[in-house]
Amino acid sequence: MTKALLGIIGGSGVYDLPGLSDIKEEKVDSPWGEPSDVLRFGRIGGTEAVFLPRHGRGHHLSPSGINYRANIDALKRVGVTDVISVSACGSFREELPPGMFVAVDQFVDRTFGRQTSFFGNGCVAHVSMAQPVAPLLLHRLIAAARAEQIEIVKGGTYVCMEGPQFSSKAESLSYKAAGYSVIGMTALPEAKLAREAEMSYATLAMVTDFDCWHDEIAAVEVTDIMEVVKSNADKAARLVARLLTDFPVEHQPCPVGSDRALDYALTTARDARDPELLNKLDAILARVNAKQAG
Ligand SMILES: CSC[C@H]1O[C@H](OP(=O)(O)O)[C@H](O)[C@@H]1O
Ligand SMILES: Nc1ncnc2[nH]cnc12
Repeated sequence: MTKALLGIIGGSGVYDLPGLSDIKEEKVDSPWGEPSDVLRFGRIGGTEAVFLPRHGRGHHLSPSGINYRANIDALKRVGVTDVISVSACGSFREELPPGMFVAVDQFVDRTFGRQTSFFGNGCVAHVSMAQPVAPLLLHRLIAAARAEQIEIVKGGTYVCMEGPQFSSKAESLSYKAAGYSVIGMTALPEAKLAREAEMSYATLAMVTDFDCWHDEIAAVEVTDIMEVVKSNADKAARLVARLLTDFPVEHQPCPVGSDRALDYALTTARDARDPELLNKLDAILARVNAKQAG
């Protein structure tokens, strides 16, 4: 049996996990550089979890400056099987007002300055991102929200922009016209890297604003976002606590293969692989290496 372990990545305004007890902090070294912070281990409702604030405590890391590879690699190294991130988002829909939660199921990448793969020259891999969100995790998010009587919308598309500036009105209107649901600056690199690391990933998107497309509502300012996150922090904490309390002890196989994404992805011939890169990939390739050895 593979033990399930949930990793929670906190976003803007979410720098700890209320209710976490028996806390132990650990600085995890990664060959990919410095994770955003120490990993905080603890328990909620008897379930063990690991927490990492993606901007670091004190919010000193910008969306483009976060070392997403080090964060995901560090979570992988300590045995995380499933990752939930909490992400503040702008909304493109009247029916998704500030304070609403969305369990997004699709992503669009508009970033241009991020390291979004562990692979490259010397070890090429192409994983599927057709279904970037793990359905079991999505289902658990919805179930946890319902159990806590918290309104949540199932499904939606998160467009990830580079930032740190917010969108222009023309950009905002074009995303709205494209049918996207929400916008943020962080979740997509995590989704791609989690898939390469064979971990299930889902985002709890917390709507904080209407970006800048709305004719009757002023364009978003960061102070609006932080205020909405603060006033919804309790709801987010309850939802995550419920998710953890109800989380299974044993890892359940992912219906879209998040947990075996590398089975058919590795493209470089064994004798053409770069030993230095393979060393850095020790945690990411641990399962496939063990499978091939056994
Ligand atoms: C603080 S305003 C912009 C900031 O908010 C979102 O953060 P996160 O996704 O970490 O919750 C957005 O992505 C930007 O990083
Ligand atoms: N409107 C917005 N654009 C990008 N990231 C955001 N995070 C929260 N609101 C946002």
